[in-house]
Amino acid sequence: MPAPQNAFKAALARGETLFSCWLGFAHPYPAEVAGHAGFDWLLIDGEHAPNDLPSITAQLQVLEPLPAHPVVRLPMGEDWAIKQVLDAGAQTLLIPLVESAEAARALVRATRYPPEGMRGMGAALARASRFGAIADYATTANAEICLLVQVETRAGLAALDAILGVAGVDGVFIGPADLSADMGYPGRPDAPEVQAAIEDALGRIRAAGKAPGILSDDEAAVERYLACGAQFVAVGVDVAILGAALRARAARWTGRGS
Ligand SMILES: O=C(O)C(=O)C[C@H](O)[C@@H](O)CO
Repeated sequence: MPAPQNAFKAALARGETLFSCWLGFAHPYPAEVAGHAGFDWLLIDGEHAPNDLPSITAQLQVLEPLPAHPVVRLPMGEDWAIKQVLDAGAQTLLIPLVESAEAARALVRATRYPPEGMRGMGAALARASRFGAIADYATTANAEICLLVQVETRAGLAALDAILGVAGVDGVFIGPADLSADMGYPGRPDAPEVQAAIEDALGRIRAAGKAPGILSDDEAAVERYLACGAQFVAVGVDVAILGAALRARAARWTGRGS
């Protein structure tokens, strides 16, 4: 039996557009709620949410039977951390702060078993192989890995064409928050110079035959990004959605005095 088919990777390769919510609660219960909401994929954020390997694994477990494909974002592209989340069953990874083709190639190697890469052989005791029940896991896993890299600095944009030439990179996510900060506009991803850079990058990624990705809760911005070819598109962050809904409800009813 082969490794499970990565439907998210296949859909991106067919040119489909897939929508998502960012998961920042670091807990399986809200992940399960989001999993039933109708998104195509969900981002388990290990960079800015307080996740560790057990909490990421628990979220992968609750999302397993649901249609939303889990994408795990690690804090950095460390080989040992990549190995652990792949063994936990993640098949699609988003790795922050990639600024060169060399860094992208190292990530491809870290996500693949030899001879294509250098992922450690331990799947027999891992969830990824259903604890050994997927007999052909080691020989079929590489083909189902989806590697998404994050370009979010001026240095990353300068290296974008070289990064796009790296075989094994399936998509490039442009990080609007970090890119705007690096360009001198912290908290201003809407700055015209930043928007121009994002839209140019999305178009170049698509033209190179890779999947472009982005995150925005601004509907007009999302429409522009889609027009530039964005394919894996996060349209909200669960923590922000809950926070805004709670603040609105509190503002509606509190402060009446006693
Ligand atoms: O630079 C960005 O934008 C990102 O990397 C996404 C952020 O981490 C953040 O907006 C998620 O809340």
